[in-house]
Amino acid sequence: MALVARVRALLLPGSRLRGATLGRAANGGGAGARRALSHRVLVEADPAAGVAVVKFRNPPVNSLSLEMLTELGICLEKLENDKTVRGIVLTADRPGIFSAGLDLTEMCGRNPAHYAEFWKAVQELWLRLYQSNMALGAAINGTCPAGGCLLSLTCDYRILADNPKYTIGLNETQLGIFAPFWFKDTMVNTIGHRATERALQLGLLFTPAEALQVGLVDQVVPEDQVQSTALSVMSQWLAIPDHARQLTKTMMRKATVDQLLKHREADIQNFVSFISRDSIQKVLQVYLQKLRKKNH
Ligand SMILES: CCCCCCCCCCCCC/C=C/C(=O)SCCNC(=O)CCNC(=O)[C@H](O)C(C)(C)COP(=O)(O)OP(=O)(O)OC[C@H]1O[C@@H](n2cnc3c(N)ncnc32)[C@H](O)[C@@H]1OP(=O)(O)O
Repeated sequence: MALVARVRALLLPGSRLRGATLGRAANGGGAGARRALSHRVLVEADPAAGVAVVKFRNPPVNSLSLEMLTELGICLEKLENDKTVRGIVLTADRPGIFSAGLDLTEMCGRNPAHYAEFWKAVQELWLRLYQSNMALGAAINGTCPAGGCLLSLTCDYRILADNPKYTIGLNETQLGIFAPFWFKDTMVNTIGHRATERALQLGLLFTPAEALQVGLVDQVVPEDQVQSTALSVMSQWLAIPDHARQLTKTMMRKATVDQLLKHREADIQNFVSFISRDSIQKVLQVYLQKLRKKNH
């Protein structure tokens, strides 16, 4: 059975995320707040506010493995079908690392079928987030490179913790790979063409002050206020009638989404042939070894 189907089977039948009913929160949250978790994602929903906070908990670095992409996608699908939820805030369960981006071990030493399955899952999560009818906010409480940055860029707004260690950006070129066109388009839609060209060619990771200046994030706040600020900004987005906000969002994002929908299969094939090259496998392995060496 393909991994997506396996995780689905695991999560759906007896899952605590089943249906629209999430468990009542043991603590925290407003009256009636509900809490549910899958292995790698914790959901805290506050039906009174119409908001769910989705927390990544995929240690050690919240990397976007195939399992993580799949579980996150299923959680989002459930929340989208829950009529009490109108907005979602994405954040890390533990501060320090929002997400280390795509899981490099999924792109190293595997076979073409695996690369294709993985890339399809990356596309699917992006499509789900970028086209979401929900208002989406990112409470970025940790470092946020590459795929982590992409996740936050799919949101309607971004709040970043004021910690110089928490850098954010699409740093792919520093690894010897590059951001595909729809990563690039997502960034262009946020900070414009010239700033994106510079950021992507140099693989820039911006400090909070730089990210604010270039418009990559909307607000930089003290670390302990990231989630509360994201929730308070969410109430502004939810003050707008849903249909008007959603139609506007669709209008703004449709051309970008259509580009990927139109070239989806070719994009998978391009990824597989690029990532399978010996030279690319070598640079990824060297990068991973460098990361691992730090700890051994
Ligand atoms: C003509 C051709 C057309 C082709 C068209 C298509 C082209 C497509 C090209 C390919 C596109 C790919 C897009 C890629 C997107 C990505 O997201 S790549 C990932 C980028 N991420 C990073 O660069 C971050 C790497 N990690 C770090 O910098 C640090 O780990 C950290 C996040 C700053 C945290 O630091 P620290 O707390 O010190 O933890 P570490 O000790 O470094 O890490 C702990 C363990 O976790 C492992 N790890 C870290 N990051 C990853 C990761 N992304 N994936 C997998 N594993 C990771 C790390 O190795 C440590 O492991 P152990 O030592 O074994 O514990």
